[in-house]
Amino acid sequence: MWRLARCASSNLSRSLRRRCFYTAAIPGPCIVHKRGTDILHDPWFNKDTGFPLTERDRLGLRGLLPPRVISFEHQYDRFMESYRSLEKNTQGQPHGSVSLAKWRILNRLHDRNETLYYRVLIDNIKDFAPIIYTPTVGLVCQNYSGLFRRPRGMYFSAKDKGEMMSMIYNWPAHQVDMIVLTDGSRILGLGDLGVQGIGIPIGKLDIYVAAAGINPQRILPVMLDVGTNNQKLLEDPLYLGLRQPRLEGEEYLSIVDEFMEAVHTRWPKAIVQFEDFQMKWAFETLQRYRKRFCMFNDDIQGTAGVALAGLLGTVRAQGQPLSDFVNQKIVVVGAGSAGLGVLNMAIEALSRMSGNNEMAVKNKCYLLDKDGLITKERKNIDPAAAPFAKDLKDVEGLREGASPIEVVKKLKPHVLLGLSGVGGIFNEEVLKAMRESDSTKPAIFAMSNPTMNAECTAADAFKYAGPNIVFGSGSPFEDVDLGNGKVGHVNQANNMYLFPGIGLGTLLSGAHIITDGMLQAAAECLASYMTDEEIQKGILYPSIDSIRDITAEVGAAVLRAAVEEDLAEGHGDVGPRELKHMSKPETVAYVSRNMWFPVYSPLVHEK
Ligand SMILES: NC(=O)C1=CN([C@@H]2O[C@H](COP(=O)(O)OP(=O)(O)OC[C@H]3O[C@@H](n4cnc5c(N)ncnc54)[C@H](O)[C@@H]3O)[C@@H](O)[C@H]2O)C=CC1
Ligand SMILES: CC(=O)C(=O)O
Ligand SMILES: [Mg+2]
Repeated sequence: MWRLARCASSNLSRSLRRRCFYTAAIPGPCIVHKRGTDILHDPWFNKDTGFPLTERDRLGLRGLLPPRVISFEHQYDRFMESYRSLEKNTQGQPHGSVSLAKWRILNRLHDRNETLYYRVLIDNIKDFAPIIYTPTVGLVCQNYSGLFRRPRGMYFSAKDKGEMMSMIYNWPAHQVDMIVLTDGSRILGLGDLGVQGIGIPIGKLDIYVAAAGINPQRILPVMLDVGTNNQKLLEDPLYLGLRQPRLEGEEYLSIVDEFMEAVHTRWPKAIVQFEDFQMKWAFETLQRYRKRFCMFNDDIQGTAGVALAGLLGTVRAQGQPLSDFVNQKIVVVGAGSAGLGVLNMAIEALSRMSGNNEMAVKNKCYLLDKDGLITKERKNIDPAAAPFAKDLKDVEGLREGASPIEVVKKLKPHVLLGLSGVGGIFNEEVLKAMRESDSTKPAIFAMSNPTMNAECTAADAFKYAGPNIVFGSGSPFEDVDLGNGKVGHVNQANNMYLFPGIGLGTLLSGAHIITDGMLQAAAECLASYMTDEEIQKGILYPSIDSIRDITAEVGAAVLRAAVEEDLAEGHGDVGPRELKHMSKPETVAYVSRNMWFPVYSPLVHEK
């Protein structure tokens, strides 16, 4: 049975805990094996003008910096001032070029001084997430070859076959905890961007640092460049990746195999998040590695948990008991890795609630892809979508391949959820048809990214489907003014609410695999996080501002699930027995305590 107990700590303590994150203890010293300009050029250690005079002496920096020492707070203010003046000076300019200018100024800081970068990112996550993550990261990937100045992360290409085991030792960090890996084959809703997709692992790992406090010295963004089928890129003289069609079949898998072996030989406990792989490889690699390595697929598994939390929140917003979830008619548009991941998890939850009658609950879920409603009449049906194909006799009045408008008009669904990557597919007609939904508070989730690929905008959803809807989108939109002092709340239904906690909880548990139970615990935690009062207002997820709070809760839930499944081997000095004896609140506190927070540590030189 689905549990919806409140998370270990109540809302009351949220602000209290937030304060704890920001009053980090005095940092211990940090050993550095460099001196002089080498330190100034290393963003992990660089403090710019912030090096105290004694440290300048110790590290051979005297004379290499202007004499005045500027405090961290002052440096922070100076950066924020320059960011705000950029905002002011670019007012009225095209949105894309302003976003890229903002990304550039943040990226320059990232390349120069990581401590300051992550501090401004954490403190201003709501403003900066749309720049370093969706939607701007999409634009960055599209323009990556032209924007490229310095490499970040590692690049393994098809030309490196046989070399990866030694290449992995080129990475300068002794320990890596979290890897985000892509092959660039389905970047957001933008398709195959080849090597340019590296922007996604970089953005996701920035969210890991900001939301989960993973130490940035222990993260590794990785691009597996196996070619691209994007003709425009292949013909682009600036393109930085392999100029060859994508490897397929065994050739492709042998590259991924070699990479996974190399990573786990050097860092056996590193967690690998697979991100933005085209569907066939997303499912295949998940099945291939999930029992052998500590890995998960964010698009399939992270997205599913966030969507499920949103679906359960919708039931609560309707004033119904959770058991009413089994009565919801759910239409999912998009039968790819994300859409299928969502349906699989939703059906699992539904069948648990209704006593395992999987067939009955499946009957209430409808799936559409680019060819419309998927039915048993479909020729060459994708095996992953086949279990959701409808018998035509069960969808009277509908045909194989029925369009979204036909389906919505006929079924009057409670939930319309888009993971198609097709911008505007929930058009005026479809949204107006949702007014006839069997629910008084229907839900519309336009989850595709980036913004231009969203199935509809928030404004259109409230305008055409009416003010009573619950709305979620993958990329952020402003809340909608509904007049008379009413606000249409926009939820960012994005896997960023879960993947940081899945990674951190798994890391601290020391589990060597990530199970369905751990993922389910993450989803349950998110689903139970909001109060009834918030849910009544249509607020399904916490504000991005408090992303560290929700990540601590999700991380703790994942860790406890690992303990319950006897998978927790411990992390650092904390062994499995200690983890087992932690209460729920103690686990949350333990997870919070283990979040890295950016402050300048005294640097000590060692040869
Ligand atoms: N909000 C979030 O947290 C997440 C959002 N996404 C977004 O979901 C989208 C899809 O991702 P994946 O499932 O991995 O991609 P995918 O390429 O595996 O699947 C796309 C699916 O959409 C279908 N489709 C294409 N055109 C369509 C049309 N005109 N009508 C109906 N269906 C159509 C395709 O047939 C396919 O089934 C992307 O835009 C991605 O950014 C993905 C993961 C997480
Ligand atoms: C959010 C995400 O993972 C995606 O759009 O692919
Ligand atoms: Mg993704």
